[in-house]
Amino acid sequence: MTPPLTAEPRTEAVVSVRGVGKSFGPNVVLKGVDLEISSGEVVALLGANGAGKSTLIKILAGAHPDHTGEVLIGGEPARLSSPTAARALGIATVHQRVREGIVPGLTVAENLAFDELAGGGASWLLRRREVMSVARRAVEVLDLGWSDAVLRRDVATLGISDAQLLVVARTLLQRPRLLILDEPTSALSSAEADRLFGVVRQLRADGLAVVLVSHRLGEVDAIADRAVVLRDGRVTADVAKPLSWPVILPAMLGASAEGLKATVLEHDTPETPAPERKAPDGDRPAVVRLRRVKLLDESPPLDLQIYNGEVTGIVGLIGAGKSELAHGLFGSAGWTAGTAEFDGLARPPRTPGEAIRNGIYLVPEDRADQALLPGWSIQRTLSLPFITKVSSRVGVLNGGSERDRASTVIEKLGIVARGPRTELNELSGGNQQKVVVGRWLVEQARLLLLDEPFRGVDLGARRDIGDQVRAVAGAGGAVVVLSADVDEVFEIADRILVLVEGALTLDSPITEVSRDDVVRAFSGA
Ligand SMILES: Nc1ncnc2c1ncn2[C@@H]1O[C@H](COP(=O)(O)OP(=O)(O)OP(=O)(O)O)[C@@H](O)[C@H]1O
Repeated sequence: MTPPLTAEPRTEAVVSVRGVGKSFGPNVVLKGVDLEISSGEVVALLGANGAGKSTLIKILAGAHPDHTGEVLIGGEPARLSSPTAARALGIATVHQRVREGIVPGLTVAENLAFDELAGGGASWLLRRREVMSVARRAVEVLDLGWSDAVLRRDVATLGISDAQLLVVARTLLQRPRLLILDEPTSALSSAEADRLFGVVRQLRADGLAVVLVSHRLGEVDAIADRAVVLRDGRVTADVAKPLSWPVILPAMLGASAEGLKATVLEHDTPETPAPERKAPDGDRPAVVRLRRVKLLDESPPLDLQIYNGEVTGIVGLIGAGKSELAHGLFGSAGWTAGTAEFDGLARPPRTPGEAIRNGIYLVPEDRADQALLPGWSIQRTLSLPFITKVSSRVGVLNGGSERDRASTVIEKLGIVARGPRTELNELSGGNQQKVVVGRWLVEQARLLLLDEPFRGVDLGARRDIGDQVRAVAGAGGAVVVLSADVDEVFEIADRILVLVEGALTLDSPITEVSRDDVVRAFSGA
């Protein structure tokens, strides 16, 4: 084993991780990790899906006290025996699944003051003035600009990005020494991400140590002082700024790094032209025609067509109506007005079951709530389209073919798992996402709807999913990719549509627009 590439030794380590290991049963996930994090530096923790990043940060957050090796905080051995113990030692973590950090039924102010005041019992909720004063302090920490009227609103009225900022602000009130941000921008627009990173830079200047877990290499480049790469449970590179991608990528991905450098370089040159796509053919049959559909209560009616044999990329931020569009087409939600015609169907699907039986598949944005079934294995999850199709007949699933299908998807999408029967909740987040996307790639779709399919997946998986999605279109199916990330859409789509507050502000072949056009379409110019 060659030693990792190492940056200059640091001084003032806030946290030192020494020879840390962790297994889940026979599965050895971390194999002697060493890491030093100093005050006033932002360390990016990089690695492919399943490399062990979440496991390492969970150890630091006190969630896996049964690890081996040791963690020193401020030079002293630390017992990270529980999340409370970790917080008391100054380690604060903002987890990826933001909604889990929000207490439903409380106001925005009560959520902001929660960690500070909710020590025992519920009586703190009666101390309204104190709650408001803590909440205002939290608002100031992040310069959120929320008025008292916003603070008094039910927390459920916040969109996902504001909820994210709320959790970060609340965490910072605890004045941590080390702040761990686990994919903090996955639900944020680029302006919101910039705002968050502005705050991180300020915190760094104040001496905070930050660990950032991210698959977005552009943002890592912009903010990280150092990148530590994990691969298969080991540190394979530890490099200081300026970050060298030719060193980092192979350390992350091994041999499969070849061919991905171009993708990464695009982050440095946002004006790189879109890859070559076929010219749209004017006579293509539309598989779906929407007429005067209102996606949101307040939005104007829109007309749009989705064509066979192409990937339609729909860019929209949260609140743009893209999930409403996807659920409407899938029969899992209705629109307030308008009609939809589906080629070859007497009527649009009225339920997801009807959609699936007709070859219309949806990978929803919120995979944890809507797409994963607790206790199900990879194999079971991948047979879901098949189960739905045969449920009206007497059908017995053949375990052998189920296993074969699962093995094919595992191989095609590079899913890191012990085998087809591994339960989904044993997989890393990105690998779960690959299964959820993969199950709708098992059978050729008439219409495949993918809402944020690349969120949380690594570069290799992004390429593999992209290849599979293009294969569905290549075989004559229609694919719709909905995303808040313009670069993702440029990478995969033949046609790009921009949605702003339920209105279509751009509809063009990808070869005829630049990123600037897309940005202008966002601003309504
Ligand atoms: N509770 C668990 N039981 C069994 N195995 C687990 C469990 N949690 C994680 N693992 C395994 O540990 C390995 C590392 O997972 P981890 O979540 O740390 O990866 P990651 O680098 O964070 O990936 P991602 O980028 O997909 O989030 C994976 O192979 C995963 O299957």
